[in-house]
Amino acid sequence: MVNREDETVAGEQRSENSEHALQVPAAARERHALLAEQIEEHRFRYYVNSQPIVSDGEFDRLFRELGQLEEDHPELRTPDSPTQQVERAYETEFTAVQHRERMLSLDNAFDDEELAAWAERVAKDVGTPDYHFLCELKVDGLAVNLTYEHGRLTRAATRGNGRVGDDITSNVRTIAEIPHRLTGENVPELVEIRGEVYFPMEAFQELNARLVEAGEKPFANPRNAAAGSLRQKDPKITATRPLHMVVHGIGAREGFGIDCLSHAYELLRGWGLPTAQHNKVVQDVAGVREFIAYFGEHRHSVEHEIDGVVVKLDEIPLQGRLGSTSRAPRWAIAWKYAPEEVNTKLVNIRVGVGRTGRVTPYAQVEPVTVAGSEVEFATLHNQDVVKSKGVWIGDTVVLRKAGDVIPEILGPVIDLRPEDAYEFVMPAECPECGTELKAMKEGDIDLRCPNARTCPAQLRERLFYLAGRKCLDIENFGYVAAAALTKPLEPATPPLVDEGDLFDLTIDQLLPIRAYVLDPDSGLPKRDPKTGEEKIAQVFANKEGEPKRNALAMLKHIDEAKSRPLARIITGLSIRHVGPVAAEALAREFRSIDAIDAATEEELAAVEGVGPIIAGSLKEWFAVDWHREILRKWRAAGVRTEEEATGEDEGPRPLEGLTVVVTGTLERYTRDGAKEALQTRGAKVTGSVSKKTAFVVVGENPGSKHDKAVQLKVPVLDEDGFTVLLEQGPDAARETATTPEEPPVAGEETAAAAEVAAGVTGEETEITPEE
Ligand SMILES: NC(=O)c1ccc[n+]([C@@H]2O[C@H](COP(=O)([O-])OP(=O)(O)OC[C@H]3O[C@@H](n4cnc5c(N)ncnc54)[C@H](O)[C@@H]3O)[C@@H](O)[C@H]2O)c1
Ligand SMILES: [Zn+2]
Repeated sequence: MVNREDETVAGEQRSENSEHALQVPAAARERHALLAEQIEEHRFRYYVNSQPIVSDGEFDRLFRELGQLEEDHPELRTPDSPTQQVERAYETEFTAVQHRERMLSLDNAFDDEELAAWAERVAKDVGTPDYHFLCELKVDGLAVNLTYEHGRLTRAATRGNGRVGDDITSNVRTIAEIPHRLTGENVPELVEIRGEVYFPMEAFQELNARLVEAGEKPFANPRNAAAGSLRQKDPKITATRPLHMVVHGIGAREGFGIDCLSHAYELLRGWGLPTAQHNKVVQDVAGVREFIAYFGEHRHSVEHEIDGVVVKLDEIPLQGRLGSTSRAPRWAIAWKYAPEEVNTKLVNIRVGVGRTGRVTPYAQVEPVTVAGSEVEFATLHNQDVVKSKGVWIGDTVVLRKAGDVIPEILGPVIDLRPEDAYEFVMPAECPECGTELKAMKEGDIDLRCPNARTCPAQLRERLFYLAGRKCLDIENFGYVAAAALTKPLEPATPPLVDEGDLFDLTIDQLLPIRAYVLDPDSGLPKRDPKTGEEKIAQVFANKEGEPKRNALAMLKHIDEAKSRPLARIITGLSIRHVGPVAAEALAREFRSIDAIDAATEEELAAVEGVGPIIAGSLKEWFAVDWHREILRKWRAAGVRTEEEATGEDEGPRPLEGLTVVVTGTLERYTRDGAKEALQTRGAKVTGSVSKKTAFVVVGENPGSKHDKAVQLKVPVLDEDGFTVLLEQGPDAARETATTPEEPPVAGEETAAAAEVAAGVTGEETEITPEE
C-alpha cells in the first residue's frame, strides 16, 4: 500500500518540510526522479496507447519503490508525484470531458499485514462499531464512467486523471451489455455509473489472429485489448470487439438516496445495468480473508479475468466520514493476487514430437517465475497458432500461467521488438529422425512424423506413457530410462526399436548404455548447472560396471507390470484416440485383445464410450504388421491380453444407474482406484457435473467441479462419505452428504467453460499435449 497524505494536509507538510529538502540524499532524489519519470512513461503507454512494455507486477514494483522512497523522505512526496495522482492529464485524440464526481484509483494491499493495517485504520476512523465490508472481485479491464440523465445514456468517458477523461460515448454505445436507456422503476434524474470494461480471455487469441492477418499490431493481453478496442477513433471497429462490462461503483447522483453500496447495486441491476455476480457483504476482516482465499482458489471459475479483490466499506455515509486522498478512497482497498502474467523473452521456438507423431511448436523463454513456479517452456499448439499470436523469436512476450494450466504465450510486446527478431518457420522434417513431416489428412493443421515405429521421439514418448501412471505404472521407469533404451549414445543399436521387446529386457543389455539425461518437459538434454554442459550418464550401471539398484528394481517392476488390468494394457498401446476411458469400455465389453481385433468396426462403434472414430482408429491400428508383432511378443513374454470377468463384476451392482464425479485428491484412493471401485459396483464415472450427477466426491483441492456441484445442489461426499457409498450404498451415503452453504460461484456455463479452458479434466498436463 502506498502511504501518502491527505490532499489537505499535503500542502502544509510540504512547506514545513521544504527547509529540510536539502537533507534528502542526492541518490534518493535521483532515484525518485527516475522512477517518477519511468512510471509516467509506463502509464502513458498503458492508459493512452494500450501497449505497455512492462508487466503489471513490474509496474507495481516500481510504484511501490517510489512510495517507499517517499515514506523514507517525505519531502519527496510533492503533489505532482505519481503517488499523489490518479493519472496525469494527457492530450489525446478524444474530446476531454469532466466527470461530475471524481474517479479515483485504489490503494493496494499485497499481504495480510497491509490488509489488517487498512482494516484497523477503518475501525479507528469510522466512529461506530456498526459497519460492514463489501467484497468485490477486481476486474482486470479499464474503468469507464457512464452518465445517465433521465435514464438515457448521455455520455461515457475514460477515467483520465480522475477529473477529466476522454469522451468515448459512441464506442461505449456499441457494447451490448450497456443499456442506452435505464428501465424499471424510479429511474433517477441523474446517475454516474462506474464500471470496468473487459475483454474475454477466450476471444482474445481470435482478435490477435485477425489483427495479425490484417497486418496490424496484436495486443499483449486481454486487458490491453479491452482498452485498445474502446479507444478507437472509429466506433465501428469497437463494435466488432466482444467487450463486456461489470458495474463496480456509483458517482454523482440526483433524485434518489442510497444507504449502502450493496443496496445501490440492487437498484442498478433493477435498472438493467450489468452488476457483478460475486459481491459479498461480510462482518469483519475474517470474512474478507475468507472471500479472498475462496477466489484465490477459484480465480478461473469466474467469467472474467480478475487480478484481485476490492474491499469497500459498505455504508455510504461512513464512506464519506473516511473520505479520500488525492488518489484513492480511504474506505476501500484492493487486494492483489500474485500476478499470473509476466514479461519474458522468447528465446526460441522449438518443435516437439509427441506420442502419436504430432509435431508441435513450443516456446522456449528466458526462465521466469510465475504463479509460484519457474517456467521455461510454453505451449504453442501448432504453426498456425504461432502465426496468429504474432510472436517472433526474440520478442518480449507476455507469458501467462493460470492455475494448473500449461503456461501459454498471450502476445508480443511489439514496442520492444528488436531488429533481429524473426518469424518462426515450421521445419519440413522431423527434428529427431529427419523424416519429412506430413499432414495425416488433407486440411489437417497438425503435421506428423510418419515414421511411427522407430522415430526415437515417438517411441520414447510412447514408452514413457506406457510406463506411466495411466498405463502400466512401472516404478523406476521414467523419461530418462525411456530415452536411454531407445536412443542411447552407446551401444550403437538401442535395446528397443519399438515396444515389442520391453518385457524381454535383460540386465546385460542395460549395463553398457550411455545416454543423454533428458528433461521430460522439453525432450532436451538437461544441463549441468555449473558447467552448462549437456548431461550424459551411464544410466543403469555404477562406476564399477555393476547394476545400479534402480536398474534391477526397474526390471522387477517391468516383470510385475505384465499382469496389470487389461484396460491399462490396452491404453498403453497408444492407439490413437484410445485413452483410459475407451480402453476401459473395450476391456469390459470384449475381455481380450483378440476379441477386440476380431470385432467388426460396427461392433466396436456400438460400445458405449467408443463410437465410430475410435472404432476406425482401432481397425487402422490392428492392420499394421509391426503393431501385431508387438502383441505377439508381449503375449509370448506373458503379458496379460485377456481378462476373466471378475467375481465382483458379476456380483450385485449396488450403484447401477448412478453417475458419479470425483474431483480433488483423495487420501486412501488414487483417482483410478476410486474410479474402478465405482465402476465395478455399476456406477458410471464422468468428468463433468450436471443435474443428472448423483454424487460428487470431493477430495483435497477440488476444482470448479465442486463449485458446479454446489450450484446445482448435487450431493457432495467427502472421502468418508465416499467409503459409505461404496460399502453401504447410495441411501446411506446421501445421509452423510453435504449441500454446503452456497459460496459465491460462477454462472453455470462459465464454470463449465472455465473447466474446459483450464483443462481441469483430471488429465495431466503436458508440453506437447496429444489427443
Ligand atoms: N504495465 C504497465 O505499464 C502499467 C502501467 C500503469 C498501470 N498499470 C496497472 O494498472 C494498475 C494501477 O492502475 P490503477 O490506478 O488503475 O489502479 P488499480 O487497477 O490498482 O485499481 C483501481 C481501478 O481498479 C478498477 N476496478 C476493478 N474492479 C473494481 C471493483 N470491483 N471496484 C472498484 N474498482 C475496480 C477500477 O477501474 C479502478 O479504477 C496496476 O495493476 C498496474 O499494474 C500497469
Ligand atoms: Zn520422427
